[in-house]
Amino acid sequence: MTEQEFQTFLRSIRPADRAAMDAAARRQAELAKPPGSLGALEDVSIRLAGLTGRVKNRIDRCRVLVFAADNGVTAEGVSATPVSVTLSQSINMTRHITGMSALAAAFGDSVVVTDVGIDADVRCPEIVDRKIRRSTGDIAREPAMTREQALTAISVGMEQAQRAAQDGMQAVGIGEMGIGNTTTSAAVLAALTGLAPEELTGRGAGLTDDAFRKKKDVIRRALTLHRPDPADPVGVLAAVGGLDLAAMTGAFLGLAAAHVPAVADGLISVVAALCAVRLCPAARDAIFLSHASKEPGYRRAAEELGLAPFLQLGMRLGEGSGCPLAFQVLKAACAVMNGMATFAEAAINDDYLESIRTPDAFRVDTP
Ligand SMILES: Cc1cc2ncn([C@H]3O[C@H](COP(=O)(O)O)[C@@H](O)[C@H]3O)c2cc1C
Ligand SMILES: O=C(O)c1cccnc1
Repeated sequence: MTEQEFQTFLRSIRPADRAAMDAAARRQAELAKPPGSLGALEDVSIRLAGLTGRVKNRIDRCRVLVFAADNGVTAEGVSATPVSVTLSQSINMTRHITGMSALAAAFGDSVVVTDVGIDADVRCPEIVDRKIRRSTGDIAREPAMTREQALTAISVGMEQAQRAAQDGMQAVGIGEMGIGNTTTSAAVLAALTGLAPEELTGRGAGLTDDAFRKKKDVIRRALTLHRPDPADPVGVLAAVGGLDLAAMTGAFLGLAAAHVPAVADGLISVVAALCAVRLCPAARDAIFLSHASKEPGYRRAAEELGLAPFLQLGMRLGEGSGCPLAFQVLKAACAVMNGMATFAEAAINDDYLESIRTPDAFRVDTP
């Protein structure tokens, strides 16, 4: 994909349908419940309407897209996990035995694992082979990849998003597998926001105090070496990101273009979502945050997106593990919108209806 083709694609992404959102909000106000009492489920149903252009929606078919790649920065000792775990877990995902894929299987969601840069000869026919290179460069010493490779990875994500839409998926989660990718994610987040790496960096899949200090130092060195331009997310991904992050960014954009709800998982996924929104602000309308990862950068990335995660479960696994859970929340929002009676249908007393139309008479105080 050329730079120009990418720009044309970005311009084709349309924001949410405001008229459909207004109609959905009116319908929510008519449903037989105290106003606002279904909280985030109401907001979600309105956002889904904006995305599809329909007040009533269904979320029956869901998929998790996983992008797997290794990261050269692991040479700096920033991860306690051996690099080979990227390959083993990618294969395990296709067998439904990892955290994410066991959840996906339990809820009947499909999983598609795509290799964009695993540092191994992958001999697993269930893994989609789109390898761009084996691992990336060590960002503390060299760029992760060329700009062209970043664009290619983005186009792989777009392709998988488009395929999911063609397969009739009504919600798609974006996950990853890549040892060392909490380092690259924190580096990309620091580059995009200007926040200090110390504020954004966590222990990932687990680290000793010494290695944790080293991880923060490595991110600082990478940012000093490359000085990525925050106004150029593709350049940021190429300099200090990863092939997984770039492909995930493309997937968020592709789903926004196809008007399919795109569900972010933990730190890595939410940083990719932020890259997508920096490239195309309209993409935000398609993004839903599944859960609040314990990684410290997560909260800052969610704040930058101006979106709140559905769930607080203390999770910090990655893989896309929050997505099957979030699909249930999307389904719940649809069930409310599609199944609840209106006040008129429920024959609710007229005096009550009058009281909820008088704002002061019906205020709920939050502590
Ligand atoms: C057994 C195992 C399974 C995983 N599944 C996801 N991750 C998570 O950990 C990695 C990022 O953490 P770090 O940056 O510290 O390497 C990613 O692959 C992420 O998906 C795992 C990590 C491990 C050890
Ligand atoms: O939040 C995540 O996605 C995460 C956290 C730790 C390790 N791997 C992933």
